[in-house]
Amino acid sequence: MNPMLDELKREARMGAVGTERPREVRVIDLANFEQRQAEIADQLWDAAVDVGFFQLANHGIDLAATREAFEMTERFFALPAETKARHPLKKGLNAGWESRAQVRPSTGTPDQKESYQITRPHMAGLWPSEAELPQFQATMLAFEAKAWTVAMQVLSCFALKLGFAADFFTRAHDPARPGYQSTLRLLHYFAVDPAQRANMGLWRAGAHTDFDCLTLLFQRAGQGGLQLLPGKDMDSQAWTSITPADELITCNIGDMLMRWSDDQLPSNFHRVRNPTPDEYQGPRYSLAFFAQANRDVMIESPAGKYAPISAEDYLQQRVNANFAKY
Ligand SMILES: O=C(O)CCC(=O)C(=O)O
Ligand SMILES: [Fe+2]
Repeated sequence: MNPMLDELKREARMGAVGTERPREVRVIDLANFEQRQAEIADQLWDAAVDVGFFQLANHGIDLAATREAFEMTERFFALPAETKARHPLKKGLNAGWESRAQVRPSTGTPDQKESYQITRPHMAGLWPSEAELPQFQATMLAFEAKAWTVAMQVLSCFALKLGFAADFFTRAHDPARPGYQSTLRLLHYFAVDPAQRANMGLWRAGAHTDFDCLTLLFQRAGQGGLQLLPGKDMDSQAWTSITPADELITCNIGDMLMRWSDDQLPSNFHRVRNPTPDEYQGPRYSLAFFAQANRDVMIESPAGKYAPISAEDYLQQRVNANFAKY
């Protein structure tokens, strides 16, 4: 048995409702990335270190592609439960469908959602058929590739600032290798059950940090609820609500990158709260791309603040702490 990861001990302390506090939400413009990389790297680094989170504009994924991915996501979740249940989550592989199965160490209660995870090498038997959902597989794989490209641009900036080669993280997340374990997660938070209206102790997604290097979160205007808390401010329990916009990507630094940077890049706590009684009570959809280093890659930081661990072992410990049911 491995000793409990520090990240899990931290997370277990974050279940309280806490308070709301405004923080600057910096929007980093990725236009003309090749020519402006050094400037963008400085802006990303400063936002990650000063504020703790940031959003991306002009990231190269056109709105039509994002909207198509969301439409497919809605259609997938609208399939009969028996159909989705034929493609169940394979916990060790981060692939497949689950419903109300994720229990966060912070809350101890299941998130009020269903999710479907796409991890390229492990999708055998997990796609709905073309008859059940035409064009789903092709649309979602194309979107995954677009998200990967943006994530690698951002990570190349962090690599430069950390003194690594610009392609350090791109090689660590190589989709051509069998150990690829980056994941596109489709999320559907259920419409609020009228009996639970105003139950602010019930979480659509309980407070957590992500297990990965970097998360790109795509949200839809009007479907709010995401709140962020930079890791460096965790003791304040003062959360910042993010207003969703279709054309922006909200980014979280995850725990793999925190380790890899000897804590220079702090991971963010985040959560999705239930709507307040005066807010929209309908369903909420989001798409999250998790850049998780390939299994065989060792997470070894320059200053050696953490003991080296393979990305495979690291991810499994975190997943096991969230999905006892599987
Ligand atoms: O849906 C969201 O906005 C957040 C999802 C999330 O944090 C996660 O799945 O890790
Ligand atoms: Fe998350």
